[in-house]
Amino acid sequence: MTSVLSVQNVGVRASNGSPMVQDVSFDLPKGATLAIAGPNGAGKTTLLTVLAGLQEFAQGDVLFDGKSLRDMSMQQRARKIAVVSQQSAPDARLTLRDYVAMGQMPVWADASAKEHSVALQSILQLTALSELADRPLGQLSGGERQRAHIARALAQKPEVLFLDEPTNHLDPDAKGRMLSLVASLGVSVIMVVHDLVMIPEFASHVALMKNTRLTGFGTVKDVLTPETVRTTFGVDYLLLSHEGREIPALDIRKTEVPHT
Ligand SMILES: Nc1ncnc2c1ncn2[C@@H]1O[C@H](COP(=O)(O)OP(=O)(O)OP(=O)(O)O)[C@@H](O)[C@H]1O
Repeated sequence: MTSVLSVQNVGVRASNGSPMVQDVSFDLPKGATLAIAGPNGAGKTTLLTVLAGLQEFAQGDVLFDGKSLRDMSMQQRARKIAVVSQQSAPDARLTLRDYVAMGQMPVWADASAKEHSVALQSILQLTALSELADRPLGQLSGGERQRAHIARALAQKPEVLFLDEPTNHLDPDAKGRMLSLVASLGVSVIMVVHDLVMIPEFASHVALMKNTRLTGFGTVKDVLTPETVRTTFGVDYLLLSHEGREIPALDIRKTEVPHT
């Protein structure tokens, strides 16, 4: 099995010394779609940010195709890694086409203007944005803007695409379409996912986190079970039979209501 990413004993502490992520290790196979899941404060975003090279880490190492993130220049990182974060807030006056084309800058020298233009068209098509290409970003809906961020990241031709909650603020139908798009991209994907029931349909692998530590890593089938969901999240995870398929559901009722 070839791994695209090897995470070795990664640990991060806040400036006050408190742990944000502790002793995380796993190998991610090439082409996998990894969902990082866990309760609030588990360390998901910190781990994603560290793996994407956006946050320093004191302990351990992160290797892309055997090369340490610490030894990679910004240019080398940009050729391997693309990130779509909650903080992406580009100039609202940019047209969608220009915004997506900016993603091509790290690979600009690799191809002719014609090749870039063809690649741009195909990315806009894949993300169902061709018809909106001339609109300023400020005139797009939240879901369309989310797709624009992904299109821009794809224009970078990354080997690994990092997404922080790609379905945040999307309605159920748009969520399903966004995750189908992500699963069909043909690159390795690492994403933070809050909505557990989305994971079996759209991810191949899952990393479960709790209290800043990794509590499970592997294929979704092996790791996301009623037992691990109960231990990690304290809710019941059900697999309901519907028209020959298993549909995941969560029973989130609480017998005790916390006092306000
Ligand atoms: N700047 C900071 N200083 C100190 N501790 C921090 C800081 N940022 C985050 N933490 C702590 O680090 C831990 C991991 O936080 P992180 O944001 O990665 O969790 P998360 O799983 O992404 O949470 P959520 O689901 O709520 O977004 C938490 O305990 C959090 O309180």
